[in-house]
Amino acid sequence: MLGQQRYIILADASYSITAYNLKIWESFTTEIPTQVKGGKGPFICFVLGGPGSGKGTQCAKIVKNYGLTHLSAGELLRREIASNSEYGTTILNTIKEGKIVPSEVTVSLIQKEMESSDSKKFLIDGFPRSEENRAAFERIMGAEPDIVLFFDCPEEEMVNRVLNRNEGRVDDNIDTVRKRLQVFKALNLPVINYYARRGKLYTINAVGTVDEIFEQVRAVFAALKLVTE
Ligand SMILES: Nc1ncnc2c1ncn2[C@@H]1O[C@H](COP(=O)(O)OP(=O)(O)O)[C@@H](O)[C@H]1O
Ligand SMILES: Nc1ccn([C@@H]2O[C@H](COP(=O)(O)OP(=O)(O)O)[C@@H](O)[C@H]2O)c(=O)n1
Ligand SMILES: [Mg+2]
Repeated sequence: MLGQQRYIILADASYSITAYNLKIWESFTTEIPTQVKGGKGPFICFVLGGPGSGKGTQCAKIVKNYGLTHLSAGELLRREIASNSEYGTTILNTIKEGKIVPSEVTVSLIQKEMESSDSKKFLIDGFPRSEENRAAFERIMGAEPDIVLFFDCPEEEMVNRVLNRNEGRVDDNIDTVRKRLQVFKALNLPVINYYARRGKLYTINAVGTVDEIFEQVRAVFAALKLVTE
């Protein structure tokens, strides 16, 4: 998967965050596949759902039971902020606004994790959150997901869970979660519908106890003959 590494300079004003003068994202080395992967690449499961729908909680149970490697796009971005990288401040401001970080940044972080892992089975949590995310992943990674899980949760339940999450996150407040729900409806739902049209989407009712919800995940994995570890 390493292929030829090249630097790409992105001058892109199409993202909703140009308010932060994010005109140039540079030096994100990304693999530009000369061809779509010859052989079967790793098994990829995208995990989608609004803020507080239970993605992270269910991913932890999936990892424990099925041994997939969990990559949370949000966690990778928060780690980038904590590392005081030159893009950290901009990513932090974007997250505070509940907006979507430029896709090449997020895909680059996911790509690095996948390429440095021995795993062949990935659970990519909170990604893709927009059409740009989806297209950038396919363009850069030359891969599509095998399946997409969507945790479907009523807005008020999501708001309650986020406000009670107590992880000290800058985006766990009523103002930001309202903005995030707008982003979810405007940008995330179209991606969910895209995968539904391609027959890859499995919708899970995300209301109930953690175990009740996980039983639905088990049923999906059983139907796909994905065996527990
Ligand atoms: N089924 C559930 N019922 C009640 N609370 C839940 C449930 N699943 C997760 N939570 C809690 O809701 C909050 C958000 O869950 P999380 O897994 O972080 O969601 P997401 O990653 O989709 O934002 C966490 O505090 C978590 O403990
Ligand atoms: N693909 C992604 C994932 C997250 N993010 C940013 O990171 C924030 C937190 O994502 P997260 O997945 O950790 O959030 P939760 O759904 O877990 O609450 C999002 O609100 C976005 O601002 C992004 O820009 N692009
Ligand atoms: Mg999460």
